[in-house]
Order: sequence, then C-alpha cells, then structure tokens
Amino acid sequence: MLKIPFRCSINNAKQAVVATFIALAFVISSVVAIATPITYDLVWNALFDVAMEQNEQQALKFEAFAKTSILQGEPAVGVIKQFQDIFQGSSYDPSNYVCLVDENGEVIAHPEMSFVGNVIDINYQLKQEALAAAKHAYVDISLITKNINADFSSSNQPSRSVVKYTEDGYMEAIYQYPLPDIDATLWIHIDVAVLDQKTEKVMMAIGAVIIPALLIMIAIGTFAVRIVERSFESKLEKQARTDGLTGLANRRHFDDQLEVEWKRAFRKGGSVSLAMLDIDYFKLYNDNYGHQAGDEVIQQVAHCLNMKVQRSSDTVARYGGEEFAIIMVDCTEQEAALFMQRLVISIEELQLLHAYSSCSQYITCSLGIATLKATEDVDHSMLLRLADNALYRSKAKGRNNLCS
Ligand SMILES: Nc1nc2c(ncn2[C@@H]2O[C@H](COP(=O)(O)OP(=O)(O)OP(=O)(O)O)[C@@H](O)[C@H]2O)c(=O)[nH]1
Repeated sequence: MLKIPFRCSINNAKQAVVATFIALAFVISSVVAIATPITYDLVWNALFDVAMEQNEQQALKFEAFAKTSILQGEPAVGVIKQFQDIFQGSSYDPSNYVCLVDENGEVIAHPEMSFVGNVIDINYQLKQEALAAAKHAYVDISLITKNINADFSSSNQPSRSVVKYTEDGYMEAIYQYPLPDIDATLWIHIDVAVLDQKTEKVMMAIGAVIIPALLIMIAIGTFAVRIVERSFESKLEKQARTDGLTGLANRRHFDDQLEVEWKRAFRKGGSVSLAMLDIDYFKLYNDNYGHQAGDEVIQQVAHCLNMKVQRSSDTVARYGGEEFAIIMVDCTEQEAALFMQRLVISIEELQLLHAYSSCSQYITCSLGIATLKATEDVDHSMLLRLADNALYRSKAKGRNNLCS
C-alpha cells in the first residue's frame, strides 16, 4: 500500500540530490568559466606590464650599448662579448636570446666567434631550435634581417622593432644590428617566453585548485547520493516488511520468519508454536460502526498484541484482514497456550464496545494454537495448517476462546 508513493519519494529525493549537484557543478563551472579568463587577463596583464618594463629597460640598455659599441665599428666578437657582459645576470640568459642570422634568416656561426662561449657556440641543436622557433613564434625574423651593407650605409643606428605580440600570445622585441665585420646582422631577440611560463604556472595553480575541487565535489556528490539511496533502500526494505495500518510485521515478513524459526528449531531439535488470532464478528462491527472505526479496532488489537508479546525471539504479524499470527520459540506447548489464553482475555479487557457481537459486549478474538517439533518429516506449512484448524474449532466453539 505504501510502496508506490514511497518509491516516488525515493526517486524524487535521488533526483533532488542529483539536481542539486548538477546545479552546483553548473554554478561552479560558470564561476570558473567567468573567473578564469578574468583571472587569466589580470595575471597576464600584470605579468605583461612587468615584462614590458623589464624589456624596456633591457632595450634602453641595449641601445646605449649598441650606440657606443657598434658605432665604434667593433668586430662582431667584441660586440657579442660586450652584450654578454652587459646582460649577464639579468633575467635573460644571453645564450638563449642572441644568435646570428644571415639575410635569409639562417642562423650562422662565425669562425672568429667560437671562443665567446655559449652565445657564439651555436651548435647544430641550437641552430635547429632557433630555426624551429623562427618557424613558429618568430615569423618576422627573416623579414627584418637585412643585408649589412644597405643598413650600415644608410644608418649606423640600430633599428629596433616594435614590441609586439605574436599569434601565440608571446611578446617579442626584436633588435637588429648590422655588424661591421661580417656580412650578417646581429639579431637579438628578447622574447618573453618567461611570461608565458609564469602564466602557465598561474593557470596550473588555478587548475590545481579547480580540478581537485570538482573531483572532490563529484566524489562527495556520488557518496551523498549513495548514502541517500542506502537509507531509502533500508527504509524501503523495512516498509516492504511492515504492515501499513498496524506497524506490525506483514504477511511477507511473517512467512520468511516462520521459515527461519522452523529451520533454527530443526537444527536445535526444538519446536515452534504458532497462534492464529481472528477478531470475532468483525464484519458486523465494520457494517455498524464503519470501516474507519474497524481500522482503529485493528490498530488497537495490534498494539495490545505488540505490548504483550515482548520477547524479541517472538514475532507478531498481521496475517491479513482482521487476522493476526504469533510465532513463539523456546517455549513449551503449555507455556504458549497459557500465554495465549491471557492474550484472549487481554483483548476483551480493552473494552472496545461491540454491541453487535454475540459473545461479548466488547471486541473479542478467537485463537488457534499449534506447537510442532521441527523434524525432517514435516515442514512449517503443517504448523500453519494445524494452527488454522485450531482457530476454526475455536470459532465453532462460540468464539472468544482458544483451541489447540
Ligand atoms: N476496517 C477494516 N476491515 C477489514 C480490514 N481487513 C478486513 N476487514 C473486514 O473484516 C471482515 C472480516 O469478516 P469475516 O471474515 O466474515 O469475519 P467476521 O465477521 O469477523 O466473522 P468471524 O471471524 O467468523 O467472527 C470483513 O468485513 C472485511 O472487510 C481492514 O483492514 N480494515
């Protein structure tokens, strides 16, 4: 009776939990989606400003250096040596940012320069790296490198390209200086890859917080859903075994319990007693007092049985309609009969008025009881039959009594 609405409430609760977490995930994702670019921009802009400033300082330094060194017509080796000295210890490692390119944008090494350490010692790998970089981020290299003669004759001033972004978001500042002693341009490329690394670190840090947070949220959500499910499952299980009107064990639980007790008694070589109890003239009660009042009588009788049958090993169940069943274990036939006899009296003592009963002015009940030793030859359905027959005899005897 209670099952269907109960199932609905389980589904509703599960849906509510799932919906809450989806909503939560959505809100967090939205916040992250909105916050990430803003954070990214803020971080980027902040780092960019710093980098720009650094770059600007480097550029000024370099211009000062270039004006004195290159204009004096120093050989390339000297220029680069000076450059290295000036920028050593700065955030830029000159060996990474200085190389020589010819007018085609090819990285070259000059024999005279080989002693100037990293900068000049452009090995195959470094050259490949420079070329690879040129293909991607530094697309303008070959365009800005010019023949030394043209440049040198027109102006001794170093030309400094505009600091700009590349497609990848890198910022680059390109300086080109014609070198007086070789047919090449000293090309100095100060990029701010460092900026990107910092940004990546920040983004990774953000990811390091957000992703675990999302995972934890999913884990907690799953766990919460499981807990809710379990609690509903156990409630559902309990509901499925409980009679909705009286709260007693229902027929299903009774059947299972009788089988369990029967098997236990068989193992222990014991017996099981079973009492079947039926309210007398209940149809007449219903007809005259109404179905609602009938329900209340059933509830009161059930309550009385529950109060009297206190041993945890015993089971009181609503067998159906106005019929109840009591399983008793670990007691003799006489003890069970005596106990049930008192129960019959207790129910009449409830003094639930029944003016249409032929055996009392109050609600009474008839009771059939059977006790059977659990052996290989018989099973618990025999016990049920015996108790039922006893109940039938009790009714036949005039009701409000007990037969065994
Ligand atoms: N109010 C109410 N009545 C019920 C319920 N279940 C069964 N009944 C009624 O119980 C009555 C049982 O009637 P009968 O089987 O004829 O038994 P009785 O009138 O008690 O007669 P005896 O058992 O021979 O004394 C029927 O009228 C059923 O409708 C219930 O849950 N609530």
